[in-house]
Amino acid sequence: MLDQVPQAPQKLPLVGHMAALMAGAPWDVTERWLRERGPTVRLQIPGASYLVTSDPEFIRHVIVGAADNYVKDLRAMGAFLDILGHGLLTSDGELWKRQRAVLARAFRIDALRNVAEVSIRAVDRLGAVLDAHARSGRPVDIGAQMRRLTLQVIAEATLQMPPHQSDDVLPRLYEPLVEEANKRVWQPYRGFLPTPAKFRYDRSLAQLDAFLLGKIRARLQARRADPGARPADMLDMLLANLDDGGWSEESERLVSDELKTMLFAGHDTSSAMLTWTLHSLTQQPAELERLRADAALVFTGDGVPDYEQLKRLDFAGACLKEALRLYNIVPIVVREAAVDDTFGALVIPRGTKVMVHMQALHKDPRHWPEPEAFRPDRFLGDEPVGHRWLPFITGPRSCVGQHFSLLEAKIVLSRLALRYDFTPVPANSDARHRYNIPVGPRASICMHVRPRE
Ligand code: HEM
Repeated sequence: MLDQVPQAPQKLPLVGHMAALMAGAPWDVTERWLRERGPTVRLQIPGASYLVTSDPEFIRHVIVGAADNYVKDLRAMGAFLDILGHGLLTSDGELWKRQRAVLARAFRIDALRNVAEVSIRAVDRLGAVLDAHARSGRPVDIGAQMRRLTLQVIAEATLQMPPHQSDDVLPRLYEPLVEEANKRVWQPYRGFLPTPAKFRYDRSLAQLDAFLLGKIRARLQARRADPGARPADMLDMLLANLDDGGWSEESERLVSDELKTMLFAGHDTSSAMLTWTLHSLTQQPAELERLRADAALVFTGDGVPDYEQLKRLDFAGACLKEALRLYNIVPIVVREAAVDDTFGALVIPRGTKVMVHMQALHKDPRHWPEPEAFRPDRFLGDEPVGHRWLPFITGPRSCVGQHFSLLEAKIVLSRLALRYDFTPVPANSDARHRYNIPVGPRASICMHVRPRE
């Protein structure tokens, strides 16, 4: 049935395409196959058949038009299920639908006003760290600082967690969990072998769960004591949904899963986007100057610009969008046909996995001339980019945090550009991480910083 689709090269007996896929970053290997063989190819690995596609029409079919015929491939996220449980990213069906409605409300524009203030405070705190580096002459590890900042922002926006607590608790308990889960994606046996790494992982997860449960219960009590209080963060919004009697141990666990999902989905993604954007801008001083000029019109004094003013940070937005196109922080998403489906003459049997290849779409010269060049102007014209630019995908399972993320990053980038000059160290490189999604730099991106006059 899938025979009409060209087969990817390098297939071997027994293991199919597995060995070839493991020889490099799987999203780079498959991008090459798509370039060689056409917009859709098929491949096999033991136990699964995949269609891999960068065809905008087919992509729309899978994630928008016929989205009901597809489910997420949760096996691909298996290593993260322990941490994220039934959170939005890793659930399906009715539960996902209910939770999506609650969280979509939490990410509406009015909630984002709070994100702007939280982001401004966070970038100003980062200023103290950068000033110290400027005084000592030591270069700054931009990726590490962006991770810390975006963790502070998401922790404050979801949980009103003060920055010192976010700096202390989350890198200690949360980041090692994500690091181990990333390893388990490729070495699933790590989850079963009784090694020190497994014990450390189990202990950190139990401590993080206990910490979050403490936060949830304390907030629940506060809400009961003052039932009329306005929701202050996402935790309040999740709890408000349960105020009319829906409370149980299961709902408590679900709230905790959602908080962990927000922390997971909401910080390494944004920090990788910020790191790649700053990396690109330091190589294109003229574009950095344009960004400064735009930012200076919005950040005119010490006050916090209102949401309408912040929306005018168009050039910063274009730089971030171009970095998302060029560096593909989330290069692919995978869906599985839940029923037999058809797309034109193509019959897609139930169980077929479809790898939606945003990276190949973003690097296709037919859609993006000179795709390797960093050109923010691509996002400033009148021509809509919707069908060829999908870093947050689109459709019912699109990224719920996309506006949050772009708003936060526009503020951070603009304020940093206004306050500092950046000189990249010669060792910085475009090399991307080979196995982890979100895809950040393979080695640290470091820069010397100097306060501007
Ligand atoms: C540069 C930043 C980001 C990028 C590129 C990005 C990309 C994506 C993509 C591609 C998906 C779809 C995943 C799939 O279906 O397999 C997704 C889903 C999601 N993202 Fe983001 N994301 C970013 C930032 C954020 C932030 C800041 C948050 C939270 C504050 C967030 C929360 C989520 C959640 C909860 C989902 C699951 C939505 C659902 O399935 O209904 N993301 N994101």
